[in-house]
Amino acid sequence: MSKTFQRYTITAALPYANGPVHIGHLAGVYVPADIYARYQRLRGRDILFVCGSDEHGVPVTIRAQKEGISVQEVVDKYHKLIKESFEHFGISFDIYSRTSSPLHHEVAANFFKKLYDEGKLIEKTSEQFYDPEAGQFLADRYIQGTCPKCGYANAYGDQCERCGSTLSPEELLNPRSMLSGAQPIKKATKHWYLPLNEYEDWLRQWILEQHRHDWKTNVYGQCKSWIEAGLQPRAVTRDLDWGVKVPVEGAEGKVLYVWFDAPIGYISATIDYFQQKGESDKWKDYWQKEDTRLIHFIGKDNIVFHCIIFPVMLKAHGNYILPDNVPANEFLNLENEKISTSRNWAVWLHDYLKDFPDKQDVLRYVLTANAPESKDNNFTWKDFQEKNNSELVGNIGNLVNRVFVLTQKFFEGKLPKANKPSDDDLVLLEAIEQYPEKIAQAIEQFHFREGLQELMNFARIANKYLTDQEPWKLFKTDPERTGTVLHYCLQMIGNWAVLAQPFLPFTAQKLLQALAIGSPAEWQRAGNPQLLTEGTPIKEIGHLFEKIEDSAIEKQIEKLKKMSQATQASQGNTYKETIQYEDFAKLDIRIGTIQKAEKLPKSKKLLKLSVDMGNGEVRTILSGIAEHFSPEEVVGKQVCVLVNLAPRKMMGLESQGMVLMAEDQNGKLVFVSPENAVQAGAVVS
Ligand SMILES: Nc1ncnc2c1ncn2[C@@H]1O[C@H](COP(=O)(O)OP(=O)(O)OP(=O)(O)O)[C@@H](O)[C@H]1O
Ligand SMILES: [Zn+2]
Repeated sequence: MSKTFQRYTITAALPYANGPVHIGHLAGVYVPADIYARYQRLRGRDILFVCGSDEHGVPVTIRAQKEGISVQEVVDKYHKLIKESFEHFGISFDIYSRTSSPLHHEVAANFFKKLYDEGKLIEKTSEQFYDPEAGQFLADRYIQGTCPKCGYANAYGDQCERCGSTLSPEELLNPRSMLSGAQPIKKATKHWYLPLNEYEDWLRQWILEQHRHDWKTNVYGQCKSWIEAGLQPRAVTRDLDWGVKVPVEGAEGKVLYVWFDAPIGYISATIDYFQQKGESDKWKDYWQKEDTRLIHFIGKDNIVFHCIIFPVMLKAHGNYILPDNVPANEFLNLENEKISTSRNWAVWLHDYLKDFPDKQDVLRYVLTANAPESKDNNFTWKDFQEKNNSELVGNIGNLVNRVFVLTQKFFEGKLPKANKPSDDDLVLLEAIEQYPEKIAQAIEQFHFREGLQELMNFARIANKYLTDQEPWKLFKTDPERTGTVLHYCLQMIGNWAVLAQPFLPFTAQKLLQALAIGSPAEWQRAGNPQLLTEGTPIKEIGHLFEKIEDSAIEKQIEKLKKMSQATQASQGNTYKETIQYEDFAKLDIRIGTIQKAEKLPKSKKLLKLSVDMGNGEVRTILSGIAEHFSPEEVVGKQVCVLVNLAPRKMMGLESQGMVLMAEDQNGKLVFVSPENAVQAGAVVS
């Protein structure tokens, strides 16, 4: 089913204004959305790229309580921080609006009012948790208690942050209100519900049949399981004092559920944009005309809201178009752990921009190369360094540097003349002609990783060509041929820069300016081996990318650990999941005496220990303590050894067990030793 569209409305999930933006948000939503929007703009298509801060909901009110400031102050602070860091990072929104604005309140309230007036909502009274001391109903997040699964004392009414279980407030043991500490009681309250069940047949037809082949399988699969499990009416109002007031008599103290008002934020952002331009009615083209293609960029936890709930709202309202595609991504992890705002396990965008000035494209590159397009993916600082050093510096950076330097050296910095292409040259010229379509296809299908991969393959072909032709040697014997080689390389770099614009906008702009192509350059200009004219002066630009040293990476890893430790310390103890005695009994821990210790020549961290385990047995154990102890210091010590840990090879030696250590408040390791001397081999239980 292909349709011709006249314009595009591209939305990116509204970030919650309860904290700054992190790399997970970027990889999942904002970088892919930006690549797509930039690409469509370069094709000359009529697009509007909208976003804004989601300033309602319980996470912002909880943040205010934590930081001891008003909710308005919280959203003002994070809205500003998020907006500025997006700008600085080159996310090219046409507008970045906010949902606390009077305009949004009006648009969202009117939306609700229309559904209400037309009888599209159900009114229902139910029993909900209430804090009798504070005189307020409590959102699940505002109820704390003991987790029934792991015994953690500070689990929330919706989730236990220690064991990760999803909970409901009824399940908590000893529930208490976070507002007053009082025990919550149940109290009747009236709310309005969107009867999703009435739209089930329509959703089946619209998603399961119509979008069977053009939606991503992860998105389609989630929708299918939601629909097949059977949909229930969903409350769209809440008892809270922060949010869009429910515009109905008798609804005092109630606001729209944040997930009802947030997607309407895309519409109000569009209205905001056109009002600022003095074209008040034009927003309708982007939301109401059938020939507009609406696309939502989101992460996987937002699929149900964008594929089921919001479309049902739009359908019920009746005046709006529906999303044509929702290319949701899976999640990005950080150093193999789930990114978490509350645990402060994240790389924050504003920190990155400070720590790595002018390196926006490096992060854009790494996040796109590792985008969690079909499954969860991982970001590590080591990989970030590796991709920068070997791919950006080593591939495209190296190519540009060699070509620009040689052009300065041999041709006074002007684009030399080319002779008729040889067979070798034809390989490069064909690549110039083929890559625009390859990359365009990938982007159109939301395969941004593949698009970027192709962009780098294009550079690889040119690098190989340059290395084979050896213009640095050739010049002595054949200056004319050298000119031809550099000519084609520069044409290739110009073409590459046009294609790089959606992915690496800062780098592309630098190159386009240096080559006097002008920026932005329409996509259609690529694919042209005569993009540059002979004699064009080529500006010197120095190195496109710089190597990132180990020290910079170590600093980041260190910072990450410190931040999350500080946060954990401030949040009280958190423990691993509860285990049974049988689990513990599997560990065989004994006392051993260190007989000998030596440094390993190739390792900063490891000491090789010979540990007497009694009965004449001496084990070799490699222990990561070399930065904390000299070999002399440890000889003679009695230590706890986990003896039944599977042996492990490190630095060519087998380590036969593990010495138990604790870390003091300064990060120094100390041994866990028996209080009095015992015989080697004594069992610890
Ligand atoms: N680690 C991640 N990987 C990919 N996408 C993510 C990740 N974390 C959040 N997102 C997506 O980013 C968008 C904005 O996130 P939002 O502001 O709602 O924060 P969130 O999901 O509560 O994240 P966090 O709990 O880390 O603050 C959403 O579409 C969400 O799906
Ligand atoms: Zn738990």
